Amino acid sequence: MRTQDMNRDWIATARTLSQALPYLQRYTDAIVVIKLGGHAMGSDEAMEEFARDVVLMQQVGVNPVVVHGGGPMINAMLDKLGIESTFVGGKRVTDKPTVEVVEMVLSGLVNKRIVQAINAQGGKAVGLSGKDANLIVCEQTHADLGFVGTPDRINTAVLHDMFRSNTIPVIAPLGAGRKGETFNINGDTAAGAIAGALKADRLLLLTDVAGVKNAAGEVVTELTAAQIREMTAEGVIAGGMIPKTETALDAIGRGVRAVVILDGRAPNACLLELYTEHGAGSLIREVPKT
Ligand SMILES: Nc1ncnc2c1ncn2[C@@H]1O[C@H](COP(=O)(O)OP(=O)(O)O)[C@@H](O)[C@H]1O
Ligand SMILES: CC(=O)N[C@@H](CCC(=O)OP(=O)(O)O)C(=O)O
Repeated sequence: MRTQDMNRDWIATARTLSQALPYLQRYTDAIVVIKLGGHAMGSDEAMEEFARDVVLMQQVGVNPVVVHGGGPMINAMLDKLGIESTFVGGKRVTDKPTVEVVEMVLSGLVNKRIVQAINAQGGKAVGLSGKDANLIVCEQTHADLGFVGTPDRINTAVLHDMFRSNTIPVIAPLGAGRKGETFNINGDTAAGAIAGALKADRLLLLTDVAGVKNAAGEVVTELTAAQIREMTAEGVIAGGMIPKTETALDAIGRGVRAVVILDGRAPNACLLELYTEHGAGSLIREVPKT
């Protein structure tokens, strides 16, 4: 590269940083809940980049909370063990042996991979599941789904303590039942419940598609509740996208300012969304009352 071109690159970098000022100011002290889906967890390099973005967000004043999924990793382990599983409305029908595998994979392998990646970037991440400190107390969602839980109470105090000590919570979506059960929670549902209880400024749902697509396959950049209901009824929103859009509406109803469904595999997805004019994915927010 010629010296002049190199200078141009540095000038562009400085300009980008300078243009980020209003966004940096807007998100100072903001709570941003980031849900990292199993399909968005790629290579070690992609995980390193995700971790660097989370640490950077914290460095510039955000309180990030990471909630993860791990569906594909659970499937791989269930396959190895010869346990079959089925999904109803994007949720895994979970019997006793299955919930044991879910806990082992989510709280163990997946959670620690993310914790280690953040710590390697100079952050202070602590991994916990919804069972730790009764972070997520659940009710059974439906008898037909077995040990699948719907969050009922969130212990936000433990998260605020972590914010005060600059600790980044990394949360596996398992919940404590009132009778000592362990519940499997869909990762999106867990992230939405936490974001709602914290009245987060942003909930970012990172997945493996660019956003919510319409019947023509185009990403809809801004979605209303009515559009979501219609697209779900028509079957355009299906499978794993159902819990995401349900979560988005529920979180908005609980006081989250905005939810974005975006491609977690895209480079610097979170930074692009928070700190640039460009934004990313599909935005769902409360429609101001007229
Ligand atoms: N309307 C839609 N727009 C985009 N993706 C959709 C839509 N309907 C269903 N999907 C599916 O939802 C998937 C995302 O959900 P899921 O596989 O559970 O992701 P994650 O593991 O990231 O939580 C997409 O890969 C896509 O196959
Ligand atoms: C009840 C339920 O379906 N739980 C999910 C939890 C993991 C998850 O949600 O993973 P993704 O975010 O990668 O899809 C499951 O067992 O697969």
